[in-house]
Amino acid sequence: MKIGIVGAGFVGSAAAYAMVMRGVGTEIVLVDRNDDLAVAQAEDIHHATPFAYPMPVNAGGYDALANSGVVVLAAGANQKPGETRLELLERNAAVFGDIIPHVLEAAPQAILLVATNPVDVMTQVSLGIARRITPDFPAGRVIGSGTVLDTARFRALLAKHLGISPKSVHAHVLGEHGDSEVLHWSGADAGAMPVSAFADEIRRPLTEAVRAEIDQGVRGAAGKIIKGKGATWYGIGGALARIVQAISDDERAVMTCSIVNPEVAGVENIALSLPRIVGVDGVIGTIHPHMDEQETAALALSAGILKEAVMSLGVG
Ligand SMILES: NC(=O)C1=CN([C@@H]2O[C@H](COP(=O)(O)OP(=O)(O)OC[C@H]3O[C@@H](n4cnc5c(N)ncnc54)[C@H](O)[C@@H]3O)[C@@H](O)[C@H]2O)C=CC1
Ligand SMILES: CC(=O)C(=O)O
Repeated sequence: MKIGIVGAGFVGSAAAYAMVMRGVGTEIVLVDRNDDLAVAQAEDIHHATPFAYPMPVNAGGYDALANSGVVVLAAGANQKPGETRLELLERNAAVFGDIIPHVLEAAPQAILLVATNPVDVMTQVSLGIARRITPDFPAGRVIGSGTVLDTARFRALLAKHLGISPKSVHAHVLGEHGDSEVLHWSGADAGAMPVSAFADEIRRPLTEAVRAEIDQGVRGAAGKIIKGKGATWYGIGGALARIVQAISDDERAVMTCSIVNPEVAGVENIALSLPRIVGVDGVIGTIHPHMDEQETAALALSAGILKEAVMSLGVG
């Protein structure tokens, strides 16, 4: 599958690099309003292909996206230290108003995979723009990376505490990719056991203090990394490559992507993350996991915060 990436900055280039390293897709095209940057990134990443998976990696204009199966949208402003994701909304909505018509003109059949923040609202903005062009554009073909990255952070920190592989931990972060996200502790498991029972069994209990530290480690990750190095890119690069792999291989993998939901936690028409089944047609199913009372309330709060952001922009 040919993969297009619009936005060849930290996130777009890290995604392309991760795809080359994992052998995801058969060809990558980078597009950026800064042509020189796109050309330089494509050339640099192409030079890594002999060490990984040989595939063409090129830069081009929007017409070079023709026949892409997925187009990753990673263009726009990123957060400065201390800034929230939601503060980027107006600037990045304007950027997408410019980009998406060009993308869909070149690649009308492509699945749009949104990374730009605030990713949930940008997913909703993207679907709105796509539907102005094609009124029945399916919601499941405009996918936000959502909390796939936060879920990875949650698993990595739980695994570190437990001293096991993160691949043996199943745990999800739901809701907003942002400050109101919900760590779904009650549904987390390790080695086919509830994670707290597993932790007790190996004598590494998940005390209140440990849980609070992991919560802060997940929720505060972006702020901490941005303070240290100005932006985040490896985690999201890996997440985007993994989502594209699930699409191109029609895996039907369960991932916490964001799409516009008709209704979540009493809030109508809102994009946020729930566990989704992801395959070649995009998101083909949504799971509504059992949550405890506190998690249920937190998800409703998260949906309400996102609804407010969407209404402020006049797209909801
Ligand atoms: N969803 C997630 O989990 C994550 C999302 N992000 C978000 O990804 C986005 C990109 O971040 P970075 O790569 O760090 O920023 P960056 O500044 O390194 O790259 C953005 C690129 O977009 C390009 N661009 C801007 N306007 C454009 C337009 N109209 N047409 C074509 N290209 C345009 C710029 O030239 C630049 O190269 C930000 O919104 C950031 O917050 C970052 C990390 C994680
Ligand atoms: C920047 C961002 O959204 C993240 O690293 O989670």
